[in-house]
Amino acid sequence: MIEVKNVTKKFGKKNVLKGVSFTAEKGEITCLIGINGVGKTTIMKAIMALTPIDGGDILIDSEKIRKESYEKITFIPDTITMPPSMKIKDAFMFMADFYGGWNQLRANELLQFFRLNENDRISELSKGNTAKVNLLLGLSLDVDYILMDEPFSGIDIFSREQIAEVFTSHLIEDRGVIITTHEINDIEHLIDKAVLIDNGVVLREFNTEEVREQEGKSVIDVMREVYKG
Ligand SMILES: Nc1ncnc2c1ncn2[C@@H]1O[C@H](COP(=O)(O)OP(=O)(O)OP(=O)(O)O)[C@@H](O)[C@H]1O
Repeated sequence: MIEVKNVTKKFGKKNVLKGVSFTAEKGEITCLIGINGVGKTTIMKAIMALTPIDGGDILIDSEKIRKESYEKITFIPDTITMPPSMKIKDAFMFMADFYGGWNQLRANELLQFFRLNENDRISELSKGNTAKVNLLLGLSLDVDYILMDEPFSGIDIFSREQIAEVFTSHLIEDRGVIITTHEINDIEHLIDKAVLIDNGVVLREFNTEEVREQEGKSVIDVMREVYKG
């Protein structure tokens, strides 16, 4: 489990995180929801210790993040980090060299799933296919937790559907996934837990199935209540 406890973060004078707390379980998809600029990426980077926090604690399987933790958690940013001149297959070699947990079998399976060609050059891919390669590179690491920043942002409906399909497939296995989004619409059915964020705090954290069963409400219904009062 990932535990984010009362985390605070300032950039200059701006309080970006004002005591954020939530948990994300293994085997579940947790979605951080909030409009642009509320601090979703900052939370992801704080979990990865890519940005220092001012207060609070972040635990991964009950431990503070340390060097060894990077073998069990990975962060997929919203833009691809591979050099654009690389072909997809070069990116695979790069990942295999760099990460002990690289799983080439899963990479091949994802390549087929997304109907991508390993000889294609990253700079020549469409936006949707670039997003798929980015996701593929992260999902092909044998880690317990995967953090993904806006995996559905700015891509066409068919690519979004295909990416959504991966989330419900065996390729995710029993890993814990945290994704961020500012548009919940077509991913609502995928997520197990929603964490609604605004103005540096968590307004509500809930299990989507429970709320559906017990209150008959969708994530969007709850968002309307919480954000519009
Ligand atoms: N390195 C930085 N230096 C200064 N301010 C920053 C830095 N990183 C983020 N911020 C500010 O912190 C706030 C939260 O940014 P963050 O990227 O976490 O939001 P977000 O919810 O992920 O937004 P988006 O959906 O646009 O990605 C913004 O006001 C942003 O300008």
